[in-house]
Amino acid sequence: MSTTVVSSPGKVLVAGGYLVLDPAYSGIVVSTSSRFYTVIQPTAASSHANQIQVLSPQFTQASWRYDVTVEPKLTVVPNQENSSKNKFVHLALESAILLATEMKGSSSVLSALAAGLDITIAGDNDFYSQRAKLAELNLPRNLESLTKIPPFAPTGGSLAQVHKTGLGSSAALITSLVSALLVHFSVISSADLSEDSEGRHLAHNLAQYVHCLAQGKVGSGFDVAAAVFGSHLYTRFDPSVLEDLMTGDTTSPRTLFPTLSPKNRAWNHKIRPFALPPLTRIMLADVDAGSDTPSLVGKVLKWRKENDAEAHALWTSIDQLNQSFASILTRISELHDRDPAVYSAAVKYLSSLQPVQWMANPWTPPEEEDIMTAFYDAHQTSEAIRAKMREMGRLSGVPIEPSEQTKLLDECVRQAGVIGGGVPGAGGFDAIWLLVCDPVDCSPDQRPTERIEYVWSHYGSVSPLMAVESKAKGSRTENIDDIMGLKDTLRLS
Ligand SMILES: Nc1ncnc2c1ncn2[C@@H]1O[C@H](COP(=O)(O)OP(=O)(O)O)[C@@H](O)[C@H]1O
Ligand SMILES: C[C@@](O)(CCOP(=O)(O)OP(=O)(O)O)CC(=O)O
Repeated sequence: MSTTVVSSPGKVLVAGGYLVLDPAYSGIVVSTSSRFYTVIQPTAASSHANQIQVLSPQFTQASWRYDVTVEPKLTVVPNQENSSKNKFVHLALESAILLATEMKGSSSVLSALAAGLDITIAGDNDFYSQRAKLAELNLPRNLESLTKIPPFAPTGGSLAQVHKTGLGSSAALITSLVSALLVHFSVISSADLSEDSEGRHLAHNLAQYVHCLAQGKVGSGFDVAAAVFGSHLYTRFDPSVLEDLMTGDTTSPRTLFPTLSPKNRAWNHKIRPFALPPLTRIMLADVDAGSDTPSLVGKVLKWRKENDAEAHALWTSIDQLNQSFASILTRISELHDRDPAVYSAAVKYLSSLQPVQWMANPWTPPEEEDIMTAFYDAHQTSEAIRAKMREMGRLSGVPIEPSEQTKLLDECVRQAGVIGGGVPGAGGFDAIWLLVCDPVDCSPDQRPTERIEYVWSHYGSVSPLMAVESKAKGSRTENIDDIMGLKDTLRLS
């Protein structure tokens, strides 16, 4: 049996925060080039038959051993010598192996575990704040400096201490881990992961289940969906699909496949295609210490419940703007496909001017007019969404776009070539996203990305992330030699 490597991307919810918790609305989720990797090695050097060792080499005290019994019933028991617990990893192993025994039979699972398994989990540096590392290396907080930090750099601390950047580490981790196990136990094939197959939907349903169980609640699931399918327009599943598996005694024997089967019609989420337009780039920054998403969500939902009519009107108007934003961006991509050369010239022009100037040129070549108008619409719609999200925050008493973020975002969206931006997901103090024009050549002007790096470097608490949009559609199997630094991470362990 050979080594299995599966990666899954991180996420940014650029529009649809809070709304996406309700299946009546959808959100725009962009998947990131920053990924989580799970490497499964069958000829385990450090474990023995029916034992699984999981290592997270970027952290201290992050090695966990589990003893697996398949018959008479499946148990995955954390070894007593483990120095910490990892509920997310434990539940992922237990559920994926249980599903494998249901689908492939105990003897097939036992033979895959015969020599034990070594599993290594590694997340791209972007998932964890690199601010301290940059300071330690005496490097300015810009994109160039991030390239000087070795891939999968040790964080120097434990998982409990790390500062996350909001890319959805637990969803990407769970998705890559359960998908790798399904591939390794031959429940699905590697090809399944990269096409619209039943195997891919099974990996999705399993990852949603494990993530809900580990978090102790059913969130909207957009983060797991992005990890499986890549960028898309997300409409959530009705949480009742997981009710039976989530309630009751989780230690008593249960059967997963009837619920998690891709044929189970109760999985009613919708994944509609979406991608950012050509020659644009998402830019992400880690801003401050972080916000506690569940407490923000609790307050917003409470306000919504108590102010039904007002909330309904606000949700409806935000949804209309979110849907238009998605349609305008899709239209911009179509304008590119209609004439890439004209589009490229238009993006170069827009990159040299502030958005307020985009429509002011009486000499715009007629063939570029539609493109300019579409970009300007995107800018205005993004600004309108921000205004409505601030209103949601004001009404519910939650810092969705707090004034510190407003000041920073206003300065960013005023720069030449910046289409729009906002505070991702639930909002708060911890991150911002921007969409900027990214022409092939910008000379003699500065590129919009450089202008933004300059603005950010003059703000005390802003540190960029490396991520761009991942165009690879979600989870995929990898060749270990293609991923810079991954093999060295294994050697470290
Ligand atoms: N590199 C990693 N290795 C092992 N487990 C990890 C890793 N990163 C995250 N986790 C698991 O995910 C949990 C974090 O979950 P959560 O706080 O929900 O993160 P997020 O908000 O990024 O999704 C950790 O407690 C740990 O169990
Ligand atoms: C409020 C939400 O709609 C969006 C939250 O998005 P974030 O990206 O802020 O989430 P975390 O990764 O949990 O910090 C809740 C949800 O959809 O589950």
